[in-house]
Amino acid sequence: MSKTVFVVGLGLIGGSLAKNIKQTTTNIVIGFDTNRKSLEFAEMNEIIDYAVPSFEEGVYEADYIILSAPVSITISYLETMKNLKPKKQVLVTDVSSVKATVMEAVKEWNCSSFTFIGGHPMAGSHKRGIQAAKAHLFENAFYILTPSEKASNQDVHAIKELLAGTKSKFVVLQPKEHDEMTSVVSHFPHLIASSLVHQARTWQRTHTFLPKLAAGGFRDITRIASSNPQMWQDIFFQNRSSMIRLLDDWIKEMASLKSLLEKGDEEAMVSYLEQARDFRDGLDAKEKGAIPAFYDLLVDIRDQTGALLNVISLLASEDISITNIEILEIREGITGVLRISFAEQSLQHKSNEILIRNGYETMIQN
Ligand SMILES: NC(=O)C1=CN([C@@H]2O[C@H](COP(=O)(O)OP(=O)(O)OC[C@H]3O[C@@H](n4cnc5c(N)ncnc54)[C@H](O)[C@@H]3O)[C@@H](O)[C@H]2O)C=CC1
Ligand SMILES: O=C(O)C(=O)Cc1ccc(O)cc1
Repeated sequence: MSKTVFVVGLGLIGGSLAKNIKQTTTNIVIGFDTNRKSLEFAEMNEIIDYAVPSFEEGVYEADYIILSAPVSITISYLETMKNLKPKKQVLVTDVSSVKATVMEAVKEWNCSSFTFIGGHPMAGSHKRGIQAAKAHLFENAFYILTPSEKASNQDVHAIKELLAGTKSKFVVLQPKEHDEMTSVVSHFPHLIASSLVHQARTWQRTHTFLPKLAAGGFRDITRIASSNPQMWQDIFFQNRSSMIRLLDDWIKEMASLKSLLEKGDEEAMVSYLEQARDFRDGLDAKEKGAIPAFYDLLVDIRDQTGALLNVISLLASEDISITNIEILEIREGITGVLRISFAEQSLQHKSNEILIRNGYETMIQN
């Protein structure tokens, strides 16, 4: 039976989930966003079935609510919900990159109609807004769930079923554990990427040719500094204590590196770099199992004659062998997506470079 899913905040993440749920289930998707243009875009492009005029009205219609506005706004909606009493049972989830402060807000709920299961799809992009939304954004990504005390196994199952079309990998974690781990591998790196860019910006004042020399390494490590500043400041402050602790550790680590350089300790430096290389290389190792590992690349293509052929011939001209190719979504006049699989990661990366160089938008899937 069709249920009503209310998506609050139709940006990159909310829009992607709305698209996915509309494409893969028979549920009715309704939406709300304070940005009128995003709401109109979602309605016009059938990303949602219809827009509701207020948050409260959406809540009263919903069987499921997905809160996908910036984290602090999601928290203020959770606080508003303390005073709302819908007539039916509503399963509520969110997509916030930080979980402890969100779960804290839910503890104050006393309405028995709402049950909360925190959510965090661990994939995204440096882009923002509904225009960048993609139904396949979370395919193969981890999707963390943090059920509240009130949530039963059946509730968790219902959320997984609602989101099954994302083809993500669900993992249940404690909020604190989630925030500590994501601060190390996601939030803190954004701060460091921005600080490296600031360093280059300062040096550029006295070395005007410097930006032209900013090559692959600098671009790789600072790619995430191009992300949405408003969203990241919100995440940093919501996960403030972890960020401060990591900064303290980082400052100590930088001081010890400085001392290695001052002492001229080449052996210790090699060992430091080797340890980092080995750990980093291990992150890319695919699990070996009965199913062979593939390295996938998603390529946006316009639905136009020849696009598929062009992509294949670009790769063939560089002698790159493709293990599999699949069209994920394609409708007339709408961007389609090709999933190209390779047997080796080096081929995946080389193909990515070739296609970007030739003007294609791509996404590496790990
Ligand atoms: N961007 C990413 O890569 C990822 C983001 N997230 C989380 O997803 C959430 C949303 O991020 P994005 O979609 O990237 O941002 P976005 O900026 O693309 O979308 C946020 C949307 O919320 C809307 N909004 C703002 N205030 C609102 C309000 N009071 N009521 C209703 N709507 C409101 C905005 O108009 C916008 O459409 C954040 O909490 C973020 O932590 C999670 C995983 C990945
Ligand atoms: O693409 C990247 O590097 C990201 O950082 C995407 C991302 C952003 C925020 C999240 O909470 C999870 C993933």
